[in-house]
Amino acid sequence: MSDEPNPQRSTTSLKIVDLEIHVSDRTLIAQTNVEIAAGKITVIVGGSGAGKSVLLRTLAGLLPSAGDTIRWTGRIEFGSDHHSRQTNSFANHRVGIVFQQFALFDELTPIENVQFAIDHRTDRKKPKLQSAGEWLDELGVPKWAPVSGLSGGQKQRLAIARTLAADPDVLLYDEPTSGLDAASGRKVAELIRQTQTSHRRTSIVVTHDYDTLLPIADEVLLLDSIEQRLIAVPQQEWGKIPERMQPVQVGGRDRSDDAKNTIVTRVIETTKQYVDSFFVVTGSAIVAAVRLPAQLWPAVPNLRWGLRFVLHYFRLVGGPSAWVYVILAGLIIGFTSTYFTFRFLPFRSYTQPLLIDELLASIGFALYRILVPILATILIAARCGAAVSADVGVKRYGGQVDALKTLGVPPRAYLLLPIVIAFVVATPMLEWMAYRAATMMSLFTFVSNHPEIGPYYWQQHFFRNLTSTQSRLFIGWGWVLGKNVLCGFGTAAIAYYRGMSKKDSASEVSRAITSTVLWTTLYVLVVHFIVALFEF
Ligand SMILES: Nc1ncnc2c1ncn2[C@@H]1O[C@H](COP(=O)(O)OP(=O)(O)OP(=O)(O)O)[C@@H](O)[C@H]1O
Repeated sequence: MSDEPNPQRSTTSLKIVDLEIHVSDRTLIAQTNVEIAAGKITVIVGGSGAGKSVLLRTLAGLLPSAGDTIRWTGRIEFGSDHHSRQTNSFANHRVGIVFQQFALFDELTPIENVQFAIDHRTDRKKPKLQSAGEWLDELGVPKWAPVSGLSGGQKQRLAIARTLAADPDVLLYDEPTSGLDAASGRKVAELIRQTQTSHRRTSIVVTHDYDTLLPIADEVLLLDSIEQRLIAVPQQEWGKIPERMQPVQVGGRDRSDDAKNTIVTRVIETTKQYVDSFFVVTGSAIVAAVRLPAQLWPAVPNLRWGLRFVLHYFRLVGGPSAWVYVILAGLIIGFTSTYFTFRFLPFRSYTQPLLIDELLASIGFALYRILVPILATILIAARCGAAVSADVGVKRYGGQVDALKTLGVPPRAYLLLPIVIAFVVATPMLEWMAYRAATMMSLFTFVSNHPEIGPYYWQQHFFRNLTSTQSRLFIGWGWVLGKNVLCGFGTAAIAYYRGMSKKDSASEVSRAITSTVLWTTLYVLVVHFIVALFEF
């Protein structure tokens, strides 16, 4: 790739108009008006806690203006030589982010990560830019190695390649040197400068590491936590920046807080938080199930990638480890239902010969219509719900969900829809496996205990209440399928929405998994209870 600036590259500038950002009761930015120059590197510096990450997420269009804790007002306008000014045109995903934690798709190879970005470019009419392989060659990233095996530097270069491949006009770098030693930090700064020279974008670097990143800056903005504003710093004053970067006293309580903070107050506060969180979780689980049908039809941007995600979730929900799980459950219930029904029969030696055929027919019916569906769907809800909630929760916490959004993909298209499809297909499939295992075990148990009667007798009576001459399908198959689909649908919704809820720490991921198990199993029990009222 040549070092010549690309002449047709973006000259998009960014104008921040009347921007105010509040976090809870605190003002991070008050009434700021700033223009960010087109085609240059602008470094935004600020002390710890000043609000750099929140600002970056606002500029990227990742924060709703009226969020639960973060609220912002004002406008972000994009201007260019070719387009008239547009307000908040995030939908065109003209802003790409190189995330601090890279937010790469771990289940894809490096070349697929870049191809994903290329396949979701909005402006498909543009002359073909570099291929995924060319991007990786240029940035020196192995094409096929597993992402988890890449070094930190390779991951960062891959993140830059993926972001550039999406062809954004504005490129945001989130703390690109954080956690690096001085030498590695300088290499990253050099890489940003080279990328800028070769692919001339409007680059915005958000950092507290002014030492490393000021040398590559064309412009500097200071996020001043005392004035609560973004202030342009002229080059002759860059040397004074360290003095002006005040760390923020986060959560600065006034003194009366300490007085109030007795044990009793803390107990009340904690209890209140638990109760609040219980209602929030309950509410969101119910809302999730109710609003699912309306949410389910996002336009899938690319069918091939859509199928890829369906396969990923199908493996997670209905893969071989789930088979083992449900087959074992089927074997256990097949054995217990058959063995103990005969074992504890009152006056067994008299009653058994009279009742044996009726009992077999009842066991067959109960296993098919009630026992196996309940057991299998509860196990699927717990195991697969937890697996999916963990997968989505990690994507949310690791920033992949934000990466999807900045690449122009609604998460519902590649997460929610594939998850629902996976559950709706896999639940009946797994339940059927459990049922087959249960019937085989029932046959084996019966024949072992009644060798004189034999398998033909079992066969004749076990299915008696389930078969009719009119149909080759079992009687009541519609009810069984309906229960499976309802359970799969709701489990998918709860697992997705619990996974997608706000995640600021790894422990929130694990809490989401636990609450998914609780709510999905409860949901499944309620479904079986309600359906049983109509079914029988
Ligand atoms: N999701 C959130 N919920 C509640 N408060 C938040 C949230 N995100 C950020 N904050 C608060 O907003 C303030 C600014 O946070 P931010 O992460 O933007 O700071 P920063 O300048 O990037 O700091 P650092 O350089 O230390 O990462 C902090 O006080 C933080 O606690």
